[in-house]
Amino acid sequence: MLCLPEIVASHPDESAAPPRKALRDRLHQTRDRFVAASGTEASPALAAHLSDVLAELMPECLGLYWPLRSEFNAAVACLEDRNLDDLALALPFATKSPVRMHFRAWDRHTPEAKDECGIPSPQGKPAEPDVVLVPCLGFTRTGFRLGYGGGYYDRWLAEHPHVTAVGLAWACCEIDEAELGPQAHDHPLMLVVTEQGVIGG
Ligand SMILES: Nc1nc2c(c(=O)[nH]1)N(C=O)[C@@H](CNc1ccc(C(=O)N[C@@H](CCC(=O)O)C(=O)O)cc1)CN2
Ligand SMILES: Nc1ncnc2c1ncn2[C@@H]1O[C@H](COP(=O)(O)OP(=O)(O)OP(=O)(O)O)[C@@H](O)[C@H]1O
Repeated sequence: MLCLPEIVASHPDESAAPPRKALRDRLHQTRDRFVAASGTEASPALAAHLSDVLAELMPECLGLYWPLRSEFNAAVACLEDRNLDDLALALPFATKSPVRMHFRAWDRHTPEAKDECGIPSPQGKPAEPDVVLVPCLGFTRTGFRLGYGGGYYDRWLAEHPHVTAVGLAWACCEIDEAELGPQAHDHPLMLVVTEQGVIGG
């Protein structure tokens, strides 16, 4: 597998950062507005950059996600990428108590079951992806991410340190490190792909 250069991230002082809830609320609004106005043009652009990244990374099993709200639809993008036709795909299954997530093999059909967060998830066997596409509500140029706030991906990535984590986000959701205030548990992404290109690659 060809490795792309990693984003080099450190954990600066987080004490000055504003509460994450306010940041999440703002980013949800930004993301919803962006997708309503520009999603039709931005989606194929992000999908094209993602195809390039995956052609370099050449995963053996790719973990993706079933989209929520105005997240980029990585499932559709991967199904439409003919280079991925023979690639094993997997989707997360999240539990609320305890807060955990694992990946399950995905047969490329719309899952009929849902996980404990209410997100469609397959009933396939547990899978161990070597590359994971991570949905970002917000991201920094240095590879830190803000998600829905459960800490699902941070926990999973902490337990799978050799997995290549590729963030997917709309460019308008970029934030400064000082605004995010990365915390010790925040697991940096190797790359972030947006409709404008690849950050860290
Ligand atoms: N597509 C996707 N799947 C994912 C995540 C994610 O961020 N995006 N997760 C990342 O951790 C995990 C699930 N975490 C979640 C944590 C909270 C909520 C949540 O608060 N849901 C709202 C409605 C969300 C919306 O429609 O915007 C709710 O239940 O009211 C959802 C998922 C695993 N799967
Ligand atoms: N490796 C870990 N072990 C234990 N707790 C963790 C770990 N990673 C994160 N957490 C907990 O999860 C909580 C939420 O983390 P954070 O605000 O970074 O969520 P998030 O990355 O936005 O969520 P998600 O990945 O679910 O989208 C934190 O308060 C933290 O205590």
